[in-house]
Amino acid sequence: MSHQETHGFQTEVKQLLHLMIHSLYSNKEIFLRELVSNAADAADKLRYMALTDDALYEGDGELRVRVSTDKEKNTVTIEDNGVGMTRDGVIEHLGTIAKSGTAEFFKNLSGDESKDSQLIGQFGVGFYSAFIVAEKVVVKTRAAGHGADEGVQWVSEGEGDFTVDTIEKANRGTEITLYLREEEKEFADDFRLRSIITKYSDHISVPVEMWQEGTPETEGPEGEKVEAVEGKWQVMNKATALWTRSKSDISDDEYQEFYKHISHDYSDAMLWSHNRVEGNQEYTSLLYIPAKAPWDMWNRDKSHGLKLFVQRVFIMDDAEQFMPSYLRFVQGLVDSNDLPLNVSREILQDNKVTKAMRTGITKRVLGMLEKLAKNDEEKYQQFWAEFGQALKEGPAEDFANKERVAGLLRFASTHTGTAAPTVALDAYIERMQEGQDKIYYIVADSHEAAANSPHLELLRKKGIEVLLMSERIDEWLINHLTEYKDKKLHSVTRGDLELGDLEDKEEKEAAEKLASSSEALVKRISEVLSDQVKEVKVTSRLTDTPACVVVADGEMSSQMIKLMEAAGQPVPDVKPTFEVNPEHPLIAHMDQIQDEQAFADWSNLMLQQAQLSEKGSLNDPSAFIKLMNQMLVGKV
Ligand SMILES: Nc1ncnc2c1ncn2[C@@H]1O[C@H](COP(=O)(O)OP(=O)(O)OP(=O)(O)O)[C@@H](O)[C@H]1O
Repeated sequence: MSHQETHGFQTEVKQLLHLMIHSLYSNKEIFLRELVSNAADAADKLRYMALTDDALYEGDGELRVRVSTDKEKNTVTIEDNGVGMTRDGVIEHLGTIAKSGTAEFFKNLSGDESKDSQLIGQFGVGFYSAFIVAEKVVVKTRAAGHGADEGVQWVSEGEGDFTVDTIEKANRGTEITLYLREEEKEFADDFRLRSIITKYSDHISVPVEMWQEGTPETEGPEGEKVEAVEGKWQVMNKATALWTRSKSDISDDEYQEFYKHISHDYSDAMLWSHNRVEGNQEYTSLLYIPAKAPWDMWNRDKSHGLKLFVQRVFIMDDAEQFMPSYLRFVQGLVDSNDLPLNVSREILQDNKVTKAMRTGITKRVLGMLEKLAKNDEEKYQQFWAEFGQALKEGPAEDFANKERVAGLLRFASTHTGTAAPTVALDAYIERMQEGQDKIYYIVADSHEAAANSPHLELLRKKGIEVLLMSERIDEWLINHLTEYKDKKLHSVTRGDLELGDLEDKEEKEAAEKLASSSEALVKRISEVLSDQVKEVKVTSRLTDTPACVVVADGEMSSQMIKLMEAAGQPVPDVKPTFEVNPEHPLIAHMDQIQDEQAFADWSNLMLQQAQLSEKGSLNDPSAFIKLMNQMLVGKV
């Protein structure tokens, strides 16, 4: 019984269709990759479901994808005998975009077609790419396990809406017919189509077939009879799972094509690693590092993970158990010989085999990155720009590999004089001065605030390198990375600088002398500021600035407090240690002031200045300005 309905596309689908047609014109043929990929996925899904219900094959277990053209009608058809779709499935999958964060993604598009086409490429256009070349698309499908009278026909001209209808469909699976636009006729050309299909389907593990026209019986040159050849479906691809082939037989192009097939990325991968593990564990992994971060990498709800196969049978997408979250940008697959075919996400959760594979795969990825960092610094910088932030979650998440992950981190530093994060901890250690046993760093709100912080003055003067950190995640990272290769990481805004052997005897003596000659001054300031500061001290780190604030060891840093405040969490009331530089003219001037009120004003001014430069803000900025103005007026 026919039952036709018209549905409107979800707003985002309309936007996607519009953008695609206007921005993907230089890369039209990708629609074939998308549709053949979907058809192959449908075959994989059916094979998986049939593991527990053989009847789903309906006597036809030879899964394949068929591509054909009709030059007269100007059509291309992609047909599979995979899992198919129900009516509800059709409305959902071919009328909406299910990815979370889609609406935000569309909001961020700029309207500049060349830029947006890049983004749209990363987003993945999937089925809708059919409309790059087609003015009308007809989908006929029937889900495995449903009757022939439960077929569904979907028709759309790619504008605002589509129709769905119930039809008779004898064969299970999906048939997609593209009515090509006049100017896209080339895709109905058999020869052209064959060359594209060869390119896009070689790595696909189900056979992709094209119709080979037969020839009628003819007469040869000598008048002999040449037998008629019947038309037949001809397999266009190797149709073996790419990862089961030997590495030496697989070209870079094939690896790249396979990457696009599994990741739905439009650009080439940056690098990959293909390995077979034998022994206690038996599995093959094929892991790719993309060249660009996916648009939704920071979306917490996004599913990520590897494709899981068991003995070459596709089991599931996004098996996140094989990869720690800080490596979530890795794409690829694992094919295990040890897991059972009926493995579920729950079984994977707490499974010895999974854990061992995860350990192996994590090491493999770290190894890949170490090799890249060593052999191709420029490429590693590109990697770092895309995925460095994710890697910074590593030391907190992966205790066992903390040191290896730390070795892969890159920071800006006073050594390079630029904001570019190019300095590795190993490079820092190599440059450490004689007698230096700590890695010094500062975390601030911006690179400029870090680079210009007064806390660096003495270290700069002594030529001691300081790592400059200013990303949101840095404070969190540094909380978990307190040591690297037996060297402590030491904040220049915390406690003492602990210069150790970096300070010579004369310097120490001079510092002690200054501290004792300033005792009275320190005591006076302490009395005035006792409510606001934990302690007042003579500084060891300033040369050109009158004063600064530091946090005591074991106290929460101001960066951490800011992070917690931003997350709406309660924060402790931490009083800073106030360090003064008696050699600075302003502090020397203060020492001469007899009037107690004037002295208190000066002390407050110095403290608030120091807090402003440390935190970038003050609890009561107008009080600070008022105080400063009063003092300026007093001076005139
Ligand atoms: N040939 C097909 N057989 C069965 N289902 C299909 C077929 N083609 C598409 N689908 C269904 O439609 C959904 C949407 O397909 P589409 O290509 O738009 O996105 P996707 O493949 O899920 O995502 P992406 O391509 O971005 O990874 C698929 O997930 C699948 O459920």
